[in-house]
Amino acid sequence: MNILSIGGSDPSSGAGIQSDIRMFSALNTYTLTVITAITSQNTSNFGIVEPVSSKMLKKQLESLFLDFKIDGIKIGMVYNSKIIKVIYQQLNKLKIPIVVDPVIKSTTGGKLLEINAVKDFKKYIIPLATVITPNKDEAEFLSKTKISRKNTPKIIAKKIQDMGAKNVVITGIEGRNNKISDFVLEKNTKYVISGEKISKINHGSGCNHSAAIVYSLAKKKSIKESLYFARKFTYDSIKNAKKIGKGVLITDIQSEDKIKEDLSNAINRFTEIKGIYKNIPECQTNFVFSKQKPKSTKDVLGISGRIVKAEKRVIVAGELKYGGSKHVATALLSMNKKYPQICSAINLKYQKTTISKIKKSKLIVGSYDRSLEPKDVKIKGSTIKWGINFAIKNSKNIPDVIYHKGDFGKEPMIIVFGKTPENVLKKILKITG
Ligand SMILES: Cc1ncc(COP(=O)(O)OP(=O)(O)O)c(N)n1
Ligand SMILES: Cc1ncsc1CCOP(=O)(O)O
Repeated sequence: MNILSIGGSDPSSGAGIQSDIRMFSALNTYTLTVITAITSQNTSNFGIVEPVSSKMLKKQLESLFLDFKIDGIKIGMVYNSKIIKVIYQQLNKLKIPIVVDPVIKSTTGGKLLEINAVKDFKKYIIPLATVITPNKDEAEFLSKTKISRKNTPKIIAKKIQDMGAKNVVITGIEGRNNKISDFVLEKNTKYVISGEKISKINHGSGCNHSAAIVYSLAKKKSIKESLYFARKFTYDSIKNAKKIGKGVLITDIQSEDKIKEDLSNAINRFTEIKGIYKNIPECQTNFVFSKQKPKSTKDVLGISGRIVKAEKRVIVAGELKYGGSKHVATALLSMNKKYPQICSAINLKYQKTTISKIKKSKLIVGSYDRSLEPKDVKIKGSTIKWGINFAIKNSKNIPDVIYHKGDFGKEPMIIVFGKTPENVLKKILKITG
């Protein structure tokens, strides 16, 4: 699938064209790009803007239309009237989904649309939109109306729809109980998509939202499905935002390939730890990493076989697969349910020496006694879930390690938990060798 992103260049790659390339790549989609303006900005400040000439813009668009099948278009920063008019001339006959992100100002205060271009933006760009995605401030600016009891989101969305956009979603309407909502006005229906607010100031979430919508529409999903998908995608990108520069966080997506890459790197490094074979139990070892908000072991990547001991060497027997681990993945799911930031785990051989190293290294350690396991739990076969929950309940802080000393015919075991495989590996290095 090929998606065209038309917008401004952000050298910090937090927003604009560069951010779209990152997001579409995470979604395994090829990104075609047309740059409308070059900006100088970073995570703290917005500098200057240099728009491209009409000729350059037209040539970029023509070169792509001559060569590629385009499945969807996203329009971001358009900056001035000349740019707006070229985009309109080139796009107005197209029959593919177009998502317009009406960016007016950046979080860092930069002007992304000249004030004397607003009229042409309304006249030429808004009517191109299959979906337009103003945030609350942008919606108020475009409709020249403040949202209030009288001027409801529906009234404001209708004003924008009357400018020619087929569907309008106003994002970021704050509600009670830490909820934040998107108000949607389709042709014949309206609805609200509500969710939990994440209090993180970030760079790029608006761009991610519109990118996710066009991706989903290009896959022929409905408007509603696409807006729900985009909401979750944006939420995840904010949750996963990283402090890369000195200023605000930059949103990011944990792509499935990235999960695989991180786990695979950590497994390789684990097998190279000197003397690590001494920490492999009889039942062998698994190392797992889950997607955000895993629902079942199918959302947890693990080794379909195990990490096995071969004399003094440690070998990976099997491949990385979602659903590849049962026991360690089940332990992780229980931990993740209580502490959603914990997404990785490994099981190691129980040894008194390891436990004393864990205690000395100041890692937080929890434990459970399998002989106290209620009969019904044993019958249902949910020992791990019960054990991990028991240990969590009895620990004031997030346990780094949970162990049990075994039971009749059951091998004792240590499980090390962390946010990422890298984080787990750091803990392993403190307690082994
Ligand atoms: C070149 C460029 N395009 C768009 C934006 C705005 O990005 P957005 O994600 O909507 O918001 P902020 O990241 O600025 O909060 C931009 N800054 N630069
Ligand atoms: C911790 C543990 N308990 C029994 S087998 C085993 C090792 C890993 O099992 P899985 O591959 O199912 O995660």
